[in-house]
Amino acid sequence: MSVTPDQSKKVGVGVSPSPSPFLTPRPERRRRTLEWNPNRQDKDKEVNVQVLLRCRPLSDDEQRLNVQKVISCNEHKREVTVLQSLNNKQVDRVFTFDRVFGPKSQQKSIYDQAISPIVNEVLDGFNCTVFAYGQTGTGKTYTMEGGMRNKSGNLPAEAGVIPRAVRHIFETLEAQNADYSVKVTFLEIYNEEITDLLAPDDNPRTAEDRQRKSISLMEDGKGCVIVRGLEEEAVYNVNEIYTVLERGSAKRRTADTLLNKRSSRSHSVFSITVHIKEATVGDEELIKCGKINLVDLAGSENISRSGAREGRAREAGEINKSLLTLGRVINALVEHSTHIPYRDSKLTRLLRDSLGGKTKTCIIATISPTAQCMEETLSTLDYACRAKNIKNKPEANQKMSKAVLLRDLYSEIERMKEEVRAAREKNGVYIPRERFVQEEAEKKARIEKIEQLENDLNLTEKQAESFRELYLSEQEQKLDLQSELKACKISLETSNKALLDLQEKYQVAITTLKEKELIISKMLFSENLLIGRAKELRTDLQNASEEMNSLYEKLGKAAQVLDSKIKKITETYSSGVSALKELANMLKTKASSDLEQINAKVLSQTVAVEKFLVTAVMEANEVIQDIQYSLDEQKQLLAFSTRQQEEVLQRSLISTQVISKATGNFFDDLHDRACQVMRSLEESQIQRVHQLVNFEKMFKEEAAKEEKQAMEKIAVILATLTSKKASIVSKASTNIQDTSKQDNTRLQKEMFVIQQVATDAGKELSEYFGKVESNFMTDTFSAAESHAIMENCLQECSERVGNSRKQWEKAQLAINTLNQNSVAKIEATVKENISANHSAHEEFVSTSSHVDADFNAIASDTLSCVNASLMLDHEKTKEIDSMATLCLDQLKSVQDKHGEGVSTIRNEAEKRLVKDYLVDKHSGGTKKRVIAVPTVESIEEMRSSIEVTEDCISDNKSKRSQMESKTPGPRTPFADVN
Ligand SMILES: Nc1ncnc2c1ncn2[C@@H]1O[C@H](COP(=O)(O)OP(=O)(O)OP(=O)(O)O)[C@@H](O)[C@H]1O
Repeated sequence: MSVTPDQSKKVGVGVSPSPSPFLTPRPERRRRTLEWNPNRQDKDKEVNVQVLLRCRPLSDDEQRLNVQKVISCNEHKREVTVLQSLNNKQVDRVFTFDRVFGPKSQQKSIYDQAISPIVNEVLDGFNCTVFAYGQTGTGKTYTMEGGMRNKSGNLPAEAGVIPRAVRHIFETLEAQNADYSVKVTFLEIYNEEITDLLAPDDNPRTAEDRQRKSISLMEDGKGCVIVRGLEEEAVYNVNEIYTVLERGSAKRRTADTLLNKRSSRSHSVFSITVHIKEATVGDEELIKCGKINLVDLAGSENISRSGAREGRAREAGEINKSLLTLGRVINALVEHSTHIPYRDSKLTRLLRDSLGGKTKTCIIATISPTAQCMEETLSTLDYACRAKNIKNKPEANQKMSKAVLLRDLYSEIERMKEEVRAAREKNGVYIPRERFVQEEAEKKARIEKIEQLENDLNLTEKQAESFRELYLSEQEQKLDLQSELKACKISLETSNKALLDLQEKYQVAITTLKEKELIISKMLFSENLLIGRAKELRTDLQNASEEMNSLYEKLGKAAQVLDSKIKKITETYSSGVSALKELANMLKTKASSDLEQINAKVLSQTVAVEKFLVTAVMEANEVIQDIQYSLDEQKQLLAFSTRQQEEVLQRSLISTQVISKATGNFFDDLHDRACQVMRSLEESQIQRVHQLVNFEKMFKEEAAKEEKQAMEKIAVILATLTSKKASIVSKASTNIQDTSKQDNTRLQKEMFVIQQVATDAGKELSEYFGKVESNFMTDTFSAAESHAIMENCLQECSERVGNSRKQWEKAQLAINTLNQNSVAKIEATVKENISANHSAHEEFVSTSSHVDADFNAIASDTLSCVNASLMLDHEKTKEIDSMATLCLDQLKSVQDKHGEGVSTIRNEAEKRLVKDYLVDKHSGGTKKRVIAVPTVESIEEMRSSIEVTEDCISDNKSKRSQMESKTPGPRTPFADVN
């Protein structure tokens, strides 16, 4: 601290005083005495401000009230613990300091441990400062002053830092037997006014007088602060200092508050300056100078808690303000700020050199142990902790040569002598005219300057106020704009997200659409292929069907022909049989006498019939085999058709599988493309984020720039800028919103259309697949069903053919048995009738002429009938042959054989009939004509077997027509598409 008294004041001298010893030396002055400076190596050494912590004991009242203690001091560990509980949880806070003194610590131990070394530094030529800081009522004054002296003149136990330091200094100097001088100053800062507590007290009673006597701080232009008009008192022993101290302390403003009955309402600074003559170097005598400032700060206080009222409230406000400035200075020093706000209060201006300067500094932080003061205690502890980080560069004051000191002192004496002389001559205060004029001019100029400065100050204050208001409103606007910007950003982000989502969906939909189009085109292509294939198959099927139809037609015709042929045969048979019957009847009636011949003829005829039947059965078997062969062929044809259909269906299945595979590939592609789209969207998102960051940065820079301009151009430009900014932001926001809305609407429409298209396509596709599947299933099922029906039909046909064969065989047996029985009966009858014939022979001969005529007539009739019948048969055979040529080869051969068989029978019968007729004629009617004809019963049996065969054939026909109707037409799974 460079608290330097005004040099115009008179001071007592131990060693002759001069202005120089009281000024902090400047670098240029140091250069002159550099070679004498023993502390050169210490110059650049940084030393932290030393911070001690003292916790006072509980007062009597507090003990009586049993107040809770929340502070625990560990002097050994140098730690202070604040015991805190939060939500029933112990959350203690621990602070560490250079030294910690608990409630039981004594004044002496504090001094000996912490302050004594500092005083020694002072005696070594350093400037040092000790100041007490803490909440009101925590023992700052007690620590700094304590009890001064007792009646015996000794130091009492409660003596504080100041009396002990004073005693220490004198004792040390006396012990060294040194030439020295000790000067003290004592000032207080009350409501930002400095008062000299040692100034002669003309009228000390009123505050106004004291106000009048307030002294000001000035800078000497070299970085030192001068307290103009501060009384510097020389003291020669401890008691004098005590007297001075007591006098000054008595003047300090105190008040009764809730927390302290004698609360100091001002900051006090007690300074001791020591000049010591040192050992000589050659002829030169050196003087070293050290100074200690002992500062008792007013207590920081919570106004409501300390009970400060009315005038006291302003007092407390001022105290807190200067302490706040002290805190800001400490913070700025700790944070190495470029600007340290020393000038913001008188306290910090005075302590400038002690905080971050060349002075060694010690802070004693005082706290109360009670729970009710915990808030302030924590604040003090934080404050003190921060102060630990302040770094000073202590420098010993340079020693001065005695000659220089004397020269300065002599010139000062001369000046003072002149003043004394002038005063004597004028019987008043005299100063030389030149100096008076000069001082008056200076005074006038100073007053004018002060007025101007005051005006400037007022103006500046007003401006500052308006700027402050402007700044505040600007800040508010800025906050509003920031919040708007934030909201805008959020909405922009939301819109961007929505937009991105829509874009993503849009892209996905477009890709899906494209892929679907691709699938559809592929499907159309494959469908066309299938349709082509189906057409081919249809043509094949149609051909097959036509072939089958023609086959069926041929078979039908053949069957019809066979049918008609059989009918004709039957008719022929029946007509032949009836003719034969008539003939037999005629022969029976007309040739009863020729029974033996008839019997023989019957036997031979029976054999012939047997032969005929065997032949007929064989022929029937052959016909049946041919039918079986035809059926087998149909079976094969059907199996082939079924296989073809199965192959078609198989190919359809493979095509569907190919389509399914293509669809799978499409979905894979879709996935890949979606990934690509996602990546590109992420990139675009990053770009947007970058753009937003750049926009934000630009906006901030622009805002800062505009803010600066607004500060310079005051409200108008600011208003314009604000409106401009607002309009820009609102415009940008509106534009973004409009664009976003338009995009949203457009995208929503497109999305709707795409969704519809996608849904329709999906539906069509699924329907299409459903149809294909159902067609496939139906076709497969109906093909299998048809196959089964065909097989059943064919099986039934085979069975019926087998039955027919058995019936034919049965018929043959029956005819044989019948023939044998008939032959036996005829033989018996013939034997019986032989005798009767013999007796009737005579009668027969007589009537033979008549009978012969009748016989001839009948025979000719019969012959003509037979001829006609033969002719008919021949025609029919021809007809059958011509029709048989139209039928399949197997039927033709059957017909041929059948025709041949029939004609053979007819020829045989005709030949025999003619032969018998001729024999009979040549024998003169003696030989009886015997015509072997089948019996009525055997013919009926044959007819019935033929009917069974006919039934079987017609049944086969109906089955075939059923099969035709059930056989699936030439269809394709894509018939619907056609
Ligand atoms: N360590 C201590 N031992 C005994 N008493 C103490 C101690 N510290 C303070 N006291 C007593 O507490 C009271 C208040 O102390 P003091 O006036 O020194 O506080 P202060 O911090 O200077 O308060 P203010 O800031 O209001 O001036 C005094 O009565 C003082 O004697």
